[in-house]
Amino acid sequence: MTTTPSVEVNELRRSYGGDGGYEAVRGVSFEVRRGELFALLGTNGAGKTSTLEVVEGLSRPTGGTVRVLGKDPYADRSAVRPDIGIMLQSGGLPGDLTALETARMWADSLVRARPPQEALEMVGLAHRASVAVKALSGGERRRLDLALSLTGWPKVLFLDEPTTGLDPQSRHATWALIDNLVKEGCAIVLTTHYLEEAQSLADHLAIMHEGRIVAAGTPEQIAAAYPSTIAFELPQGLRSTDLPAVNGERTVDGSRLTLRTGTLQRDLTILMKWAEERSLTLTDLQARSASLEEAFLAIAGSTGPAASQTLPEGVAA
Ligand SMILES: Nc1ncnc2c1ncn2[C@@H]1O[C@H](COP(=O)(O)OP(=O)(O)OP(=O)(O)O)[C@@H](O)[C@H]1O
Repeated sequence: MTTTPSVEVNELRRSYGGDGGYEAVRGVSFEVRRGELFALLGTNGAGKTSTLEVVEGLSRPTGGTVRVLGKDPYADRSAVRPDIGIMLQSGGLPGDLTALETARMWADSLVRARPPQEALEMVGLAHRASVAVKALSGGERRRLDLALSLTGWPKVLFLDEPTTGLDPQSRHATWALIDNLVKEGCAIVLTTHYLEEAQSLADHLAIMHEGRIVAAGTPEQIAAAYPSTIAFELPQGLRSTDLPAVNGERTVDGSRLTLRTGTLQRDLTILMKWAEERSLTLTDLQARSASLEEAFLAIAGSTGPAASQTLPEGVAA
């Protein structure tokens, strides 16, 4: 059974400065369903926050449509607001209240709320409940922002760089919490600069560059659009030109040969057969698909397939 997406964004545009102003979002489309996490990645200034603010209903789009739980989040804000949670990039909370007072004040403003103490426990801040917000560390304040975004039992949660400033242990704990929320059926839109975070949490993701989505799909689909790598030590007395005909582009650094290839299995098989027939040992042999990070770096430099629009089936550009 196909359900209506929790979030539907179609050809979204957003400009700053009115007519003739700067267009920060230039036709962005994506969908997020119940129990799914969608990650929006991109270079600094790519337009992630500008997109998110419109989807959250905080700003009006210049063009295109946005639906959250079937409604326009800007025009129907009062109807949508009780079902969504928002964690902005900077919380701007009053510094003199304690963490618990802040969580209580927030809970009191909601139609239905988790007990404030429980929200603090969920983000590992229960032991800091009586500390003033201004005395919390940057990472602790970030976790308080997250606790507040979870307080209203959101069906849709927007997380703008939720783990920035968190130490590795807190980051992993936050990932586990986010993963649980998704398993419970929450639809989550997350922006991040941590590719590892997107790779581990996202069901699907999009990479934005200069206001547009330039690659979209599962992390594996996006990485698969970029060349795989085969690397090994060249056996003594051999040069790279002695290798059999393989598709990849060859580079040599000292005695280490690296091949970048779009046909990993085929080229690896040819090489293995060639080495076997000559009783050669390919020392330190490594063969691996491209990582999401390599795909991202290629996009950021606009040198990868996203720039030339030659993505394989299943990867939208
Ligand atoms: N209020 C504003 N007025 C004018 N231009 C703005 C405004 N807010 C953002 N911009 C511009 O819009 C573009 C997109 O910014 P946005 O903050 O959406 O990017 P981002 O992908 O979230 O970046 P980052 O990863 O650095 O947070 C940038 O060029 C930015 O300078």
